[in-house]
Amino acid sequence: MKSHSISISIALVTCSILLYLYSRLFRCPSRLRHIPQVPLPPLILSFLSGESEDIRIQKVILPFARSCRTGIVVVWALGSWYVHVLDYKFAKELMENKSIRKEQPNEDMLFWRFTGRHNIFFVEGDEWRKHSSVVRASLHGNVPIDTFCALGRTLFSLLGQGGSFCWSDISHRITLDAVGIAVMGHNFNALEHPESTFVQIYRHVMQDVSRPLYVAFPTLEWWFPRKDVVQRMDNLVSLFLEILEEKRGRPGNDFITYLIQTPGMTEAEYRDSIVTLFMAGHDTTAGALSSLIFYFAFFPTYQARARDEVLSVLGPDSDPNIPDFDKMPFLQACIRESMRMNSPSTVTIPRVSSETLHIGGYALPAGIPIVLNIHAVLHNSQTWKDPGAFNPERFISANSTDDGKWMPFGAGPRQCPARNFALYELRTLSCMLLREYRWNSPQESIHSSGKLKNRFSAFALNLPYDLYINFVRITK
Ligand code: HEM
Repeated sequence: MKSHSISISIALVTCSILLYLYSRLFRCPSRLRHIPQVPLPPLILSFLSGESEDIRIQKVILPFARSCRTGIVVVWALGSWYVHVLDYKFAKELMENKSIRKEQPNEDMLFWRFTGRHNIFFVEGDEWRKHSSVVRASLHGNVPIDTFCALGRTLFSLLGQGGSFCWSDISHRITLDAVGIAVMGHNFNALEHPESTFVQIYRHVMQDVSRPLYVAFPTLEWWFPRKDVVQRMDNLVSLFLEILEEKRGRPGNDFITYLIQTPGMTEAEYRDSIVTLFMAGHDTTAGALSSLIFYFAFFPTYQARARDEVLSVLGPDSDPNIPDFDKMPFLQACIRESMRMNSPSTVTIPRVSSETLHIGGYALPAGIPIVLNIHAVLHNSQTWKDPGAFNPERFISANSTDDGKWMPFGAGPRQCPARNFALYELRTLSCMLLREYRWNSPQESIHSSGKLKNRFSAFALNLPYDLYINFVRITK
């Protein structure tokens, strides 16, 4: 009898603990229950199986939103509930609203501890203006086409007469060198030296901070701390700080020098700003460059048409220049379409509002994290005809890009300040490649279905992985 009542007590305590954990981890806050909630089981299953954000959006979030005919949903992620905006008109309303602020990152999470919060991404008001002027000054207004062309030529010497190359890896290295040389004032030399310590440690750290289980359940960092990962992150940060020291002794015309010369900047701001610009400046563009070259490989007729256009404007030898790109509308359309299909950023950093917002027919309470779901906006069938099909033609007609539906760089005053830099980098490298090489995707490629596979990313980026491409040099 006694053992029976002990068993009942244990069962009751276990149920209470489970209920407590359930309500702490998974229960949607009552003030959000009037907004359609994306069902939990498929979301959790998707996180646990390591699916990337784009798959979760296309498989779970968008079909649910379609079934409820809504452009705003509530989504569980990282142990919390977020409002997701999936429609471009609501997205613009949100991002232009003056009462919103970036939600401060939870530094218990390893990946936010890596970036820190003393940087342009997280600061507001006068602090933001200070950081923003440093970023804008280092982007120089002028697009560094010469740097992009020089990198294009280094790329040719790497690809030689052609062969099979891991393009996703090359994309990261070339975009790292572009932002290193043109913005940060430091040549990482990643294209020519893939084995460099910088490239290796960074790759390792990114994989560490993106372990799906730790991203889905950040409290695991408390229960099972990963000291080796923290150590690697610290090593990487000390490499950044070495560059900072170098710049103190030898100032240049670049981001790090401008940071040092800005009055009132703290050591924490130097550290966090260098880490974030390093990441923001190359990972996103690498994802975009990988996707673009893949779609050209998968659609040879589009590749041939873009090549004809490039040759008709540039001829066989001359380097591209800014005015040339206005005469390449098809190449431009292909870039836009590839960034729509596999948007480099899937969601923005969450915003919180100081007052209740009324968007899309819902009251969004103050203090609740809200994200612009960029990938969903770019795949919303209310906006795009046949959103799953790669069709650059949709961007050829005159007004198709100016109505604000295409927002891979975000929206409102905090959208990407380096849009031009990134787009000209993509245009320059792709037009140089088109003139020099033909390429295709190997039959055994993991991407051979035509749907790009992206690595799971803690920063919600679409980063194609193991993307091999066969290049063949064009004989002239
Ligand atoms: C294809 C390439 C790129 C894409 C798709 C992209 C996308 C974005 C997006 C969506 C945001 C807004 C984030 C938010 O609202 O939460 C953003 C912000 C930002 N991006 Fe980019 N980006 C790209 C390239 C770059 C490059 C090359 C740099 C630097 C050289 C850069 C620096 C920044 C900075 C500093 C911000 C923060 C702006 C602020 O908060 O005021 N990005 N980017």
